[in-house]
Amino acid sequence: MTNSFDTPGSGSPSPFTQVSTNRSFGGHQKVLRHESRALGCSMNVGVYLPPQAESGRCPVLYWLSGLTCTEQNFVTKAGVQEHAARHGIIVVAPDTSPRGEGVADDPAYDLGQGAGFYVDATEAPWAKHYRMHEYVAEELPGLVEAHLPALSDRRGIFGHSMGGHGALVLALKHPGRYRSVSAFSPIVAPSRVPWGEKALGAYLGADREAWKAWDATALVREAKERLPILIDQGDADQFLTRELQPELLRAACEAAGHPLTLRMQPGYDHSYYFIASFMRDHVEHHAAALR
Ligand SMILES: N[C@@H](CCC(=O)N[C@@H](CS)C(=O)NCC(=O)O)C(=O)O
Repeated sequence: MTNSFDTPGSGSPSPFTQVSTNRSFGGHQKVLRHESRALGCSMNVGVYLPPQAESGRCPVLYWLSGLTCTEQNFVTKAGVQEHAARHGIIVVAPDTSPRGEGVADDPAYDLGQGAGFYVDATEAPWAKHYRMHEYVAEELPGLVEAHLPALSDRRGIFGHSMGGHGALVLALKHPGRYRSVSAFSPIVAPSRVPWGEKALGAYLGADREAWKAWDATALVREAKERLPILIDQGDADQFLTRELQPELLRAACEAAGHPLTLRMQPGYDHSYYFIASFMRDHVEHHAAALR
């Protein structure tokens, strides 16, 4: 059973219905659902409202998850709520792709539903629904800022793996839109690793030139804004050498003079156990820029 969800005082009818709400660290962890114009389907979004949101508007930190995830992985396993409550930050964590019976899919875990890669697809059959870049960069913030107790000039973005790629690319593509960016085990060079070559080839077509607009190691070269990047990467991550290769971003940032803090964390793997272990540091990194 769902109920409509809105902040009192917002002008137009709420697009959100409430799927669930749980009290957490003095605030509320919610899952909201809405019809997305960009994606042409219903979307679930995890929204943590800190206690401070009951009496005023708060900054918003967007989280982008990795392959196979829904909004649930982050909401239930990352441990963000305690830190977001301490700093008075709203955390918005959407599902990772369009979903539904009418939405193109692929049997593999790394393409189609659960693997939107935060791009705007140009190729059939994907182009109809796979517009996760437009959704995360434009539509979702518009709805959040109109209908939740959110400040409209204080956004941060972070994510994991495919979502770490998404966070880096969105921050680099949209100077001025985010005040802070960070990532856990990001795919830093999707145009040069198997996960990315497969997804970008499907969603954008065979022309590798077009892929560069979605590759952090290419975008950082001509970035208009030098927003400092924080990255944590486990050195026991099973995807490190094949898919992630953070040294490619280190080299690109050094060449461009872009500020990067890349922390290799000994013994940590690719999982949410790793993410939860360093969540405090990432929220503090964002809070310092968002307050
Ligand atoms: N082959 C793996 C790859 C998927 C994977 O490791 N996904 C990461 C992001 S790239 C994840 O967050 N999985 C969900 C979780 O750990 O809760 C699988 O199918 O589980």
